[in-house]
Amino acid sequence: MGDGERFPRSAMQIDLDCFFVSEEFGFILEQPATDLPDYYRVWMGLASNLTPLIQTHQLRDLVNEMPVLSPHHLKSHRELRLAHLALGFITMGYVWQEGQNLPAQTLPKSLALPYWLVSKRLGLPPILTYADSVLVNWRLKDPTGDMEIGNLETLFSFPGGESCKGFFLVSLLVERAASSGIQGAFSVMNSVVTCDIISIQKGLYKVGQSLRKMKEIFELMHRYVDPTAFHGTLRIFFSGWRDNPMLPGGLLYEGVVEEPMMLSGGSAAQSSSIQCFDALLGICHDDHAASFLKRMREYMLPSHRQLIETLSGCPPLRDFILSCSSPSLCINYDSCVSALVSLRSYHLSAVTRYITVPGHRARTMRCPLNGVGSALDETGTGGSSPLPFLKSIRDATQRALISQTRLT
Ligand code: HEM
Repeated sequence: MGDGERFPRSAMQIDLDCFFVSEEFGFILEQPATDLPDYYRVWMGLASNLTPLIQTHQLRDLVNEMPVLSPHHLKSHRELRLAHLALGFITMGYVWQEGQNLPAQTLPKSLALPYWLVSKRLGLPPILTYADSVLVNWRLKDPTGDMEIGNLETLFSFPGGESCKGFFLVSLLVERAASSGIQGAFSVMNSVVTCDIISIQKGLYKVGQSLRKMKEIFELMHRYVDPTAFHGTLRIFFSGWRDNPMLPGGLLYEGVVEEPMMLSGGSAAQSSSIQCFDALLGICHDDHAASFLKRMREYMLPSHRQLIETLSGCPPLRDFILSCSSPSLCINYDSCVSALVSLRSYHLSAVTRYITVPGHRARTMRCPLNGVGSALDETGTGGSSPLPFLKSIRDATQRALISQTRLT
């Protein structure tokens, strides 16, 4: 049977625009809105002043006094995204204002109800996600200038000063570096359908280049984010209310549902980019990792989630390459897998630097007035030690290498 018969040409060609993914910006929202209609000035006022309001312990009182606003004046997708971002920041600040010992157990109706309604319109959960804090939380200082770190500003920020901004902005630039790889992934998948080997090679080259660029940009984290500020101050504000010993019973959204909700905190595990590359390359994770990563898709925009699912449903690239007996195609494929392994290995070193080492230091030098406390010392947003888990994900990536398969 020829390749053309095994991978039918009639399969649908994929178009990035259908998934609200831009060629230049990937999953990042281009030109995010920076302000909402005047009716919502109370939300924008709180979200823009979060750090002083948390530090002076005023945020909860102000939220409790807030009127219950209707989200009906939010018209465009950009306005909805900005509202979700602002309400997400206010929610995290509200819950964690007093640190780990006194998390809020209930979100008042003035915040919970509009947040729930905005979330439903977007298809996102009512908690701060990566799709908010990274993909929408930016503006150019000089709109005519380039998208580089010196010309970027976050819209909202948590305590943690420059390290907080650095964390969001470096993540944004890593995501930007993924955009050409996403284009490449789509061109590969479309070319598999037509068995166009040259275009597959070109697409894979783009994917590999993009993964290497992502790692290079990730290295900026060391320059812009201080591990002590990240671990001791910033991280608690990403914590969710699922599998979290600080909020074991979840969070009650007053005026929305009777039962508390269990939702995971924000994490780049919610980035659609890496999951697209996994889907393209046919990386097989173990059951635990696969179900975690699948669950993280619930924290992505529906169109982005659908894009990953579409890629996963395409004719398997790895099988196609194995069936082609083209050494250069195998090299192109392996080069992408190696770049993804290298990115994941680098990520592991970042987790050691930003979570494991400061967590260990905090445990040995425990000061009751310092930091967010023991519950977060060495855990990921899912509440367990992330290193063995992340290693298993990296090792599964490595096992996809065709050269390695042939040696074993
Ligand atoms: C200081 C920087 C970072 C730290 C401390 C960190 C920490 C973590 C932790 C603890 C997890 C485990 C899951 C969880 O707890 O939510 C995780 C997962 C993940 N992170 Fe990060 N992260 C950082 C930056 C990034 C960046 C910039 C990216 C973008 C490429 C990224 C991509 C991922 C992905 C894709 C996962 C899911 C596992 C995988 O697919 O490999 N992280 N991260």
